[in-house]
Amino acid sequence: MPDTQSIVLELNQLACGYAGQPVVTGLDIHLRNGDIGCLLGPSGCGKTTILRAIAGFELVTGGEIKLNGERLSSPGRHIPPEQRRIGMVFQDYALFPHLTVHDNVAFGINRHPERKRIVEELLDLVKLTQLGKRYPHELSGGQQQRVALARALAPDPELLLLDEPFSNLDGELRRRLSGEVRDILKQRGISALLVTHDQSEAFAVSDHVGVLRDGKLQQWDSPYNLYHEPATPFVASFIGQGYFIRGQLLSPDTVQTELGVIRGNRAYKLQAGSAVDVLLRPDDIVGQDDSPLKASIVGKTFLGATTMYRLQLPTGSILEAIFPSHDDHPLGENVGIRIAADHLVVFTAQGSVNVHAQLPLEQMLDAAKPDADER
Ligand SMILES: Nc1ncnc2c1ncn2[C@@H]1O[C@H](COP(=O)(O)OP(=O)(O)OP(=O)(O)O)[C@@H](O)[C@H]1O
Repeated sequence: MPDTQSIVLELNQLACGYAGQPVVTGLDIHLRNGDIGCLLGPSGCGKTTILRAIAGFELVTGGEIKLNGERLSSPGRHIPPEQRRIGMVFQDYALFPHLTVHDNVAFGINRHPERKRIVEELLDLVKLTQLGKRYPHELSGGQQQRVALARALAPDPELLLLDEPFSNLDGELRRRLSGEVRDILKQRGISALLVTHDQSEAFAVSDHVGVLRDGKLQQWDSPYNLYHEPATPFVASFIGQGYFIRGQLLSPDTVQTELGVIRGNRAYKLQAGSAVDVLLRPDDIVGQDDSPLKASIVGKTFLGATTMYRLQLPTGSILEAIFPSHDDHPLGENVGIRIAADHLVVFTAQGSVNVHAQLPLEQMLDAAKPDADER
């Protein structure tokens, strides 16, 4: 059980939808005070619907939403959005075009006696002190989003919701601003829930990430655990890169595969002899010149500091491996490899149970039906 003292946001068995059609069901999420959470998932899985229900723009059909212990939503109970002490930042900034930067930030605290000080402090926080007199159309996209953040923080909300806040910005700016926003929220100890479909953004900004599929939560965990210890094949495939190879469980922590025997650091409850799919991430495969295990390079993508190699094993199975880019190999070369997987991740084999069959990720996803993909 979570320590309820430090929980700011609680979603308990939350269900909501539109016109009698459920979109989200049985959702349980607990966000700790000062933490940044993130909802991540494919388009249409219900991320924005959840955020809108928390903000009070949608009614809930089951379960409850609590903020600092107070029930905001449940069937038959609905605290209006303006009474929720929740701030929102939207993808399209949603600034008032006829108000200056200063007045946009001051909008929600017009009657506050310390309004001037608060606005100045927030403009300083988002590094826009010099631009208070400008109008939104005189700002870049990144600057507009900083104003939107300052405006959302002005009324001192108990929770900040951010809906795809960086998706109108490109590459480097997006990366930089998302890092800055994390620093600002952490500096002020603000609890926040972010929605994105960009995994690297989710990882860069959040303490906990919830992976959703078809309105159901697959896993709520740290970025590290989602990557290294995915709870379902869907999470394994949705988060990061990797391939599954077929294996056979020899003992609770050991699997026989075409790459040899791989031993993990935790025991699985599956029966010895079970056919399993073993997840191998690109960073689980290490180059080792004198290794008897050889793979042929069939693809290569230069990434700067590293190079991603696509490797084919003698059986035809494909793996990906990341090597430092100065460790350069031409296409067609046979390289020695070894497995360096700290966390052995296995799932009950999907589809055919031939021990050497390899499933492409897409097929894993098809086979991994939402209710049938628990380990
Ligand atoms: N106002 C609405 N009326 C009816 N159905 C809606 C409404 N808004 C969203 N939906 C449906 O609810 C489902 C979830 O939509 P939602 O916008 O929450 O998904 P999302 O995960 O945020 O997607 P995206 O990443 O594309 O923004 C979708 O099937 C969508 O078509």
